[in-house]
Amino acid sequence: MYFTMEDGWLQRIMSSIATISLVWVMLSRYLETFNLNEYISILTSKLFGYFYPYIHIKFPEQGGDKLKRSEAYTAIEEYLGTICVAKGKRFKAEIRKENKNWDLSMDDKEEIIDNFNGIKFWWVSNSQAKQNTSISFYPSSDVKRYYRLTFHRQHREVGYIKYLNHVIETGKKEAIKKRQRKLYTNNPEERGYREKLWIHVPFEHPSTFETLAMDPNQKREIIDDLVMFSRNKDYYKRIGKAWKRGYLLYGPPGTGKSSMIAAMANFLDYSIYDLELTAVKNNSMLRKLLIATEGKSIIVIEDIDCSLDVTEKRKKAKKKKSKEEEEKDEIKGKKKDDNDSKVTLSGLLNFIDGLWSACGGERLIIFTTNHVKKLDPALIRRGRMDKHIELSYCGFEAFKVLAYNYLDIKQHPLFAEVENLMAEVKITPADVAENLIPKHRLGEEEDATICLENLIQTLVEFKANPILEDLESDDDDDEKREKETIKKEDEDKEEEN
Ligand SMILES: Nc1ncnc2c1ncn2[C@@H]1O[C@H](COP(=O)(O)OP(=O)(O)OP(=O)(O)O)[C@@H](O)[C@H]1O
Repeated sequence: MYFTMEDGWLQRIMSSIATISLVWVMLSRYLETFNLNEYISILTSKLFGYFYPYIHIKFPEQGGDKLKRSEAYTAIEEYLGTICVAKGKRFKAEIRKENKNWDLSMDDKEEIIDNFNGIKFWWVSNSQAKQNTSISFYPSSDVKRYYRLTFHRQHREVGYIKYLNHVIETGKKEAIKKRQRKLYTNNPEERGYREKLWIHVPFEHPSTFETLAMDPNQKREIIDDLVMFSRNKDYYKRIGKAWKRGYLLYGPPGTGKSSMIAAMANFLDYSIYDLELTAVKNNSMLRKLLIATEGKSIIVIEDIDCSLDVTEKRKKAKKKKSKEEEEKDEIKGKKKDDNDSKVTLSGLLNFIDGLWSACGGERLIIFTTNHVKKLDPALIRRGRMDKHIELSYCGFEAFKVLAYNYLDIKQHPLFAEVENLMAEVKITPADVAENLIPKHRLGEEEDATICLENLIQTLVEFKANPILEDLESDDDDDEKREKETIKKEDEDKEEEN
């Protein structure tokens, strides 16, 4: 084997390229580690001054208010997602659960060139390590992501106005198209950024107004109310009211309060924020949680009477921890009231209709309770809870909806007997539904007959032995219990003295 002169040159060129690449890789790593890229870019642009012909715009992921992801960043992400398939080379891919489509977006450190009205726009997605000395469990909080847009300064006008508007509008439209509704709950860890204030799963509850068993007129009224709310953004603005509406759902357990919330979310295409109030440390955290919610959503506080000291009677006589309980806590090493939520009634009232409640817009706030009479009237007065909806025991009309849902029947010879019994017996839709689930697969007719016979038997039992207490007697029992507690506390105090 022998080398010609051309081979020698070729070898030298190849080895020079290899050396330059190696040095470049090492240098870029070094620059990245010490975050020198930024400084170099600033220096360069200063150095070139007037001669530098390009304009850069940076869009950080985290917005100025620190609690929300920047809307511009989200819209740009969506926009670039739409063009990256045609123009990019490296993507991030995720599968969307609801419609099982691939969701592609631009990978980190990728560059895309977009053409708009014959003008070139360069997009780069990048990230920068945060100078964070605290140890964080969440890796995402250590990285600040951003997009950088570059275009020639001769296209300043098109770039600033037309192109950016085009990007934001297209991105927002895309986001709405792809929007996957979520079921959020507040994160007990409660750290600083939105993703950590709320954790979520895809919202997939199947309840709809069609499957909801209740009086048809009441159902129609609720649907009309929701439609009025969702279509009347301008009206709310005109009358100077924040675009939100409060609903109080009350009734015995198993009458469909949670099912109703899911049906509302499905009807309006909203996400749900299920707020666990007992896990919220104080009013300020409650406000942060509110700010971090997005529009087109329902904020739910279930069993409001159990979540907070907002009942009228408990306000008058707040039950103190007994000595025994405090001693037990000390043995367990718990500080006094360590885990207690410090959210107050006034904090909650502010949450519903204070100044902060207006941010975001298009939101329903729903409270549910089994004991409406116990709630502080201030909490549920009209204007705060605009609509009070009672979900009650199952009537015959509601039963027909359940029979259709569960057994696929609209008529049956046993319906007459069910109707007569239902007029006399209090039974929840949950109890009716339980009887209507076929226990064996026999065939439609046999199933229906067996299920209806079971239901009739249950109704007869309920009639002979009504096990459901109504809400008033429930209230009375609670009142009695409360009086006894106060009396016992007084006696204890006297003894101590
Ligand atoms: N009105 C209803 N229409 C259809 N199904 C219902 C209805 N009420 C109850 N159910 C059935 O009973 C189950 C329990 O209902 P749900 O959880 O909605 O009641 P709830 O009033 O929220 O109860 P709780 O007060 O105990 O939270 C549901 O999964 C649903 O199958």
